[in-house]
Order: sequence, then C-alpha cells, then structure tokens
Amino acid sequence: MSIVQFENVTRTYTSGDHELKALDQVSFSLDEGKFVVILGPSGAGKSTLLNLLGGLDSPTEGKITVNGRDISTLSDNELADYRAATVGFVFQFYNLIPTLTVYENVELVSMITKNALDAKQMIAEVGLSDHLHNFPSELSGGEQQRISIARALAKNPKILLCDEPTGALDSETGVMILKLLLGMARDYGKTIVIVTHNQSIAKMADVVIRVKNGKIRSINEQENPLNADEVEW
Ligand SMILES: Nc1ncnc2c1ncn2[C@@H]1O[C@H](COP(=O)(O)OP(=O)(O)OP(=O)(O)O)[C@@H](O)[C@H]1O
Repeated sequence: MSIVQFENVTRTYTSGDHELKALDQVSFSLDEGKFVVILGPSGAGKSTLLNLLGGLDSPTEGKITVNGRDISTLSDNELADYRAATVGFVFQFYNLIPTLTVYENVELVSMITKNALDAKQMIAEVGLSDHLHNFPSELSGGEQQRISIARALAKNPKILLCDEPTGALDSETGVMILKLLLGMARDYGKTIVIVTHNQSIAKMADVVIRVKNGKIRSINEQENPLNADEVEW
C-alpha cells in the first residue's frame, strides 16, 4: 500500500528576479515498509525532497499525500502536528543536545508527541542501555547516531527520514547503522527513506530513486537487495 505520494511537486526558490526550481514536477509513490534510497549529486534536490516529505517545507506547486493526508496545504501548526505524529528524522551530525544525557535526549520526545514510546526501551533497542546517563560527547560517533535513531523511533513514526545518516562514520560503523535501519523496515514495518551520495548504500535498497537537476531520473525496484553486511565503501 502506498504511504507517500508526490504528484507534480515543484519547489521554486526566488532570489531577486532569479528563480530556481530545486524540484521540478516530481511524481512518485512509496509503499509502506520499504527501505528507500534517494541518490543524486550535490544540488540535485535531495534535501529539498526530504524536507517536503518531512513537513519542514511546503511545495510551490503540486500535491504531497502521506498516510492518506494531503500535507501540501497545511498551516505551520498543522505541519508541526504532522511532524510530531508521522515522521522521525536522523541527520548526518546526530543533532543531539550536548547538555542532556542520552536518556534525556530520547525522553525529550514525549514532550512533543502524545504517542511517544518508552525512552529506555528505545535505547535498549539500539543496544545502548549501558549509556543511559552518559552525555553525547562521551559516546563515539556511531553510538551518537544510534541514540539519534532511538530518539527518532521514540516518536513511533511511520516514516523515518535520514539525511546522510552514515556520512560522518567509517564504513564498519556505517554498516552497523544501516543494519539497524534495515531492521526497522523489516521487523517493524517502518518506511525508511535515506538520502545519500553513497552509491554502495543503494545496493541494499528495495527502491532506488535517482534525482538530478530537480527531476527524477529513474526509480528502480530491486528484487534482491543486499544485506547490510554485504555492503562496504
Ligand atoms: N533555501 C534555499 N534558498 C535558495 N536556494 C536553495 C535553498 N535550498 C536549496 N536551494 C537550492 O536548491 C537546489 C537543490 O538543493 P538541495 O539542498 O535540495 O540539494 P541536495 O541534492 O540535497 O544537495 P547536497 O547533496 O549538496 O546536500 C540547489 O541548487 C540549492 O542551491
């Protein structure tokens, strides 16, 4: 069943009398529970696409439907509700709050959503129960990224949006993070959308979307994606 639908979506940026179409008439749909990789060179429009899907921005034209709801015309307050209820974010540089402990960083989510899952349970899910009371600076990069995934999962989102989630990690640690994300799709039916420059990660995707100059160049479904263990870069 399709959980995401973009129909002729355009996002135009205007500066002075110059207009730039960061996304230009983009249409695609994604099925629930899939592991999706969006590939494309710098400036292709990947972050713009992820921001629109995450309700951090609205399209200039076109329609975006997520989980049966048209999110293209929501007010700022409605978008905040949509973000809290439907999507989780994982970023390249983790975005943890340095003055809060691991537990507090994840528990924070319960302040923005009614359906938050138990913070300790989510930290256990990413294998870091021994670090509940550590501060982010006391953890390795891979551990910090696992905490940011625990925080995203604590919102119990249907969709996890990841912008270069392994971009700051070595290959071995990156594979561990990808394994964790893949497990979220396979075991919990989450839809995982990863934006990356890294062609190797695309080998483990159910669906690969290639973007260039604001347009979709191709959408490929892969029947037999690789396991995370088989990927390296
Ligand atoms: N806020 C903005 N104002 C003006 N132009 C923007 C803005 N955000 C993005 N753009 C432009 O839109 C285009 C697409 O940018 P986007 O960040 O989506 O690309 P990207 O594929 O994510 O690139 P990267 O891989 O380098 O992050 C680029 O030409 C960029 O300069």
